[in-house]
Amino acid sequence: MAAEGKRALPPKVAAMKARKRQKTEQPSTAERPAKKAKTGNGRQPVRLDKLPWKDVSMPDRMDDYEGFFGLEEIDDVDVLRDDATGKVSYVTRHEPTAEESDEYESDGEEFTGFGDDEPDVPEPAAVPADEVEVKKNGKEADVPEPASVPADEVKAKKEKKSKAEPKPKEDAKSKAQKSATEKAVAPSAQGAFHGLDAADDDEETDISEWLPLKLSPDTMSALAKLKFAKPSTIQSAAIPEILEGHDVIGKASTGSGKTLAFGIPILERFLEQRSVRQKSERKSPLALILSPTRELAHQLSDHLQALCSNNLFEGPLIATITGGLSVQKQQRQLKDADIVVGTPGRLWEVISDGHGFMDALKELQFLVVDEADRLLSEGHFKEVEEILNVLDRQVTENEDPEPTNNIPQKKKGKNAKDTKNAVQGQRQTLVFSATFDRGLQKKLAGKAQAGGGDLMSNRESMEYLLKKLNFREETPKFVDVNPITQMATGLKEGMIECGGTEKDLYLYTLLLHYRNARTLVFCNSISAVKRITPFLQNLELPALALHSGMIQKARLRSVERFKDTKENKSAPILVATDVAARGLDIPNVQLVVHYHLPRAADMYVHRSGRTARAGQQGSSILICGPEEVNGTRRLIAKVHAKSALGHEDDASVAAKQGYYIRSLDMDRRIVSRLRPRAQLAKKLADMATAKTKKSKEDDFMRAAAEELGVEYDSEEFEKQAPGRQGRGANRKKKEREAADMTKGEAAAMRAELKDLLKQRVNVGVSEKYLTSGRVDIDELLRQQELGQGKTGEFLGSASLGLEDL
Ligand SMILES: Nc1ncnc2c1ncn2[C@@H]1O[C@H](COP(=O)(O)OP(=O)(O)OP(=O)(O)O)[C@@H](O)[C@H]1O
Repeated sequence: MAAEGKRALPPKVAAMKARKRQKTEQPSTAERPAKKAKTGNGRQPVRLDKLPWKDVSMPDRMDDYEGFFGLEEIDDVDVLRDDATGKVSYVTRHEPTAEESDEYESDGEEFTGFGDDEPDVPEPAAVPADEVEVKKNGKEADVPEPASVPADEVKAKKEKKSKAEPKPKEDAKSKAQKSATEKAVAPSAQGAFHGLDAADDDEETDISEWLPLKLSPDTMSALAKLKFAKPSTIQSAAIPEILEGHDVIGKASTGSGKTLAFGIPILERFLEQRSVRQKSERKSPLALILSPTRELAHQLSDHLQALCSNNLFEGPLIATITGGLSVQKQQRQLKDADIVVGTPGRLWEVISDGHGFMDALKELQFLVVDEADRLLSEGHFKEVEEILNVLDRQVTENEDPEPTNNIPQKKKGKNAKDTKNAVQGQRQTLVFSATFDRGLQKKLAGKAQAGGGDLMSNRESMEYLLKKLNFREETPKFVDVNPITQMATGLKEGMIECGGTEKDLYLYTLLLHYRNARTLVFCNSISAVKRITPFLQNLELPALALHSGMIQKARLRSVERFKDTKENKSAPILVATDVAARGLDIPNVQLVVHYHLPRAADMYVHRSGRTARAGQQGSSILICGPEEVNGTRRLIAKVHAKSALGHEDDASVAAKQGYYIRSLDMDRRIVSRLRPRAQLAKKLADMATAKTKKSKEDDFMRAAAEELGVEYDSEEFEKQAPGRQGRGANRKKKEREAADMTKGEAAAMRAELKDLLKQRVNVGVSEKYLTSGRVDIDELLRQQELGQGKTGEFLGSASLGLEDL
């Protein structure tokens, strides 16, 4: 049966295919909105914001041009002006698509829902359970059951028909079996639909280890498609609690899969309620996910989209609401969204701007606070608090909503606070992070003792969160799956000591040793990112910048380029501020470099957590000036001690408390031979920065002079300007010299640098070789074949003392 089934096209997929064909051949009036009246020449008006605008590629230099949002172009559109009214309209030279026409509600650009938007298709006939096959270690296994629904929950749902899908348990089960059947035969069906590769892929993934979580067949198919064979520890622990309706505080090390720990239960709820939601005239979001940074918000959306985009079911519409993108567009998206992911600032701006969004949030079923310790910390909390107040305030204007399950609620009363609590009756609060430790967020004062008095235990963390958030349960479930360490298990840590003014040189040397590693370099300021990126680029290293001063499109572009894994491309280097420290999930980052010491211990955890993710290996290396060494040691010891102190009975506690990060030796002969090129690269980078700065200052002064009606002469001004002897005068002088460098001088420097980069760095008598870009292994092998350099040893991690990293 299984073999036959694999060749046959399951009815659901066949129906989807037929619908797709029907849609492309001749859309029915039911599927498409009525068209607008045509213009006199037979063409139809379109909305400009609905057209498929194409990005015009811009030189990289424009990335940092503040206020410049890039260019977009469109073909085949004419602008018509009505002479009588003066009104302007736009017409395409082609038949407008549904998206382009005025009535189509969603422009789909940031929405990440998928599937066809057609009405229900008849369900295929149920196939007996004994014909269903789910792989389990190569043997047949049970049919996956849907998440069990308690009887009284079913009753509550029945009574509350308008809110939840009226689906008795038996129905859900038989439907699950039907879908499981589809899933079992789906691989080849998908193959027929999407190409054979997908079919093979799905067949190969044994997802039986997910069975204990009792997820719906649709979700199981989605996981198979992602090739996620088994749940991570936090997923195994948190998903059942969330499915049971509990509030959950989830703590697990970086890169351990926390996103899907809350994403899967949200998808399950969506699937359970989708038909009701589809029929409902007015949509309200099912889940709101708060993220501290824009990049993380987009990534969360991408992860959820990836989970849902398997083309076997219609997934939720996901709206990503972050700064840097059009508010109007985001407001439109919010109207139809099932899941809203956003940064608090922009979210607050969008929802507080009227349009009934506050009202729509009253039916929210999940509130997720990702990277919670940061979002709820001082300085970040204000906008989160505003949003939470709005969510809680809704209920004071509405009757008590019915709880969606039988979870014991906080007691209700008549005062405002108790009325607030009514909303938690239907909203689950899910809070996740790798660090919940307030102590770790304290600035490194230089006096903190390892394992000092600011440790926050799980109990204290809970008290802290209970104060900040209105959970619906008296005691949310605290799921801590990595009580021993917050650091990923595959992470190696080390420190490089260097002179205070030599950090650039040591960074360059380190990056040459890790030439083929995708690397993230963290700095504490935007200006440092702006300086180091061109410095590395001058040295022919593929460096990209990421900081919050960049326009949003440029930020996303940097992350995309950094992720790009095309073969034959050098592994990129992302130079970033802490905007990239939390949550960013970029596969195969092998090295994290802390060019500047992280300001607080939690940042060390999160920065380092960009590598060694999902069970992989990675290294985290701090570059320290002499005065930073002791503080750094204390910081790292503090991170490790805190991890251990919560568990005094653990054997590793003693070792962890005395954690002493190792110093890595760099071969100083190599460093000194790289110095001339690093100095030239730095001078050229400083020149470019100084010239840009000077030109901005000149523009400003010229505008001011124009307003005053006087002439502006920058040299004259420099001579006359008083007070140039004080603090920073030396830096200013250097900046002026750099800015005044002539084109000829710069060209000569560039030529000299180019020559240096071509030369191999030869340490000792043919002992070690280093070319401009990388260890020249080919050349080394060639020489060895020729009998030269037999005793030679090419520069590798061993010479750095990095052999264990
Ligand atoms: N069950 C799974 N099997 C395999 N890979 C998984 C699984 N769950 C998640 N992943 C992958 O693991 C990576 C890390 O997941 P995620 O970004 O959710 O980590 P995180 O715990 O939120 O990390 P951070 O604390 O840094 O935010 C992602 O690439 C994700 O796709």
